[in-house]
Amino acid sequence: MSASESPIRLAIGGDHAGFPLKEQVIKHFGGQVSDLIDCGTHDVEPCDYPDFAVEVAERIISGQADRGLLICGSGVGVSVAANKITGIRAAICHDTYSAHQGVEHDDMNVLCIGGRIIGSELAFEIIQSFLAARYTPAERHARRLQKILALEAD
Ligand SMILES: O=C(CO)[C@H](O)[C@H](O)[C@H](O)COP(=O)(O)O
Repeated sequence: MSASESPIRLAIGGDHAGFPLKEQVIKHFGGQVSDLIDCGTHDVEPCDYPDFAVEVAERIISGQADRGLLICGSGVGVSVAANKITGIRAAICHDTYSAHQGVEHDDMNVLCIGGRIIGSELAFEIIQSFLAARYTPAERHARRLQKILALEAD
């Protein structure tokens, strides 16, 4: 099994606006990730996206999950919230290039998607790109990542 095929443990979460897409994603990828942790929400009742950003982030920081997927209406709210947590590098990606390049170059560990922005088929392709990608520890990437980590330490 190559590195790009090694299984990822994925924590997934989002608010009411992300719930419909989250359910489709779980159905589509449920059998493809070694461990899929659903951090909620579990229905379309209005709720607050920071709560789920924290839930997903905590799974990664604690080592229960390798990566996270957060879905809200636009992807903005969950990415802003998740990036407040030390050790989380989250970004909205609505294209497949950003989804794999963000991992390869920036060691992005949380993918954020707007459930009101893109359809399920594109979302599946973006998530697949994210899951298949691995950080490439080239000197320039490591140097830049160290600068990001230094920002967290300030
Ligand atoms: O999409 C978002 C903006 O980044 C938020 O995360 C929420 O999903 C959105 O604000 C929810 O909107 P609603 O009017 O409360 O349904």
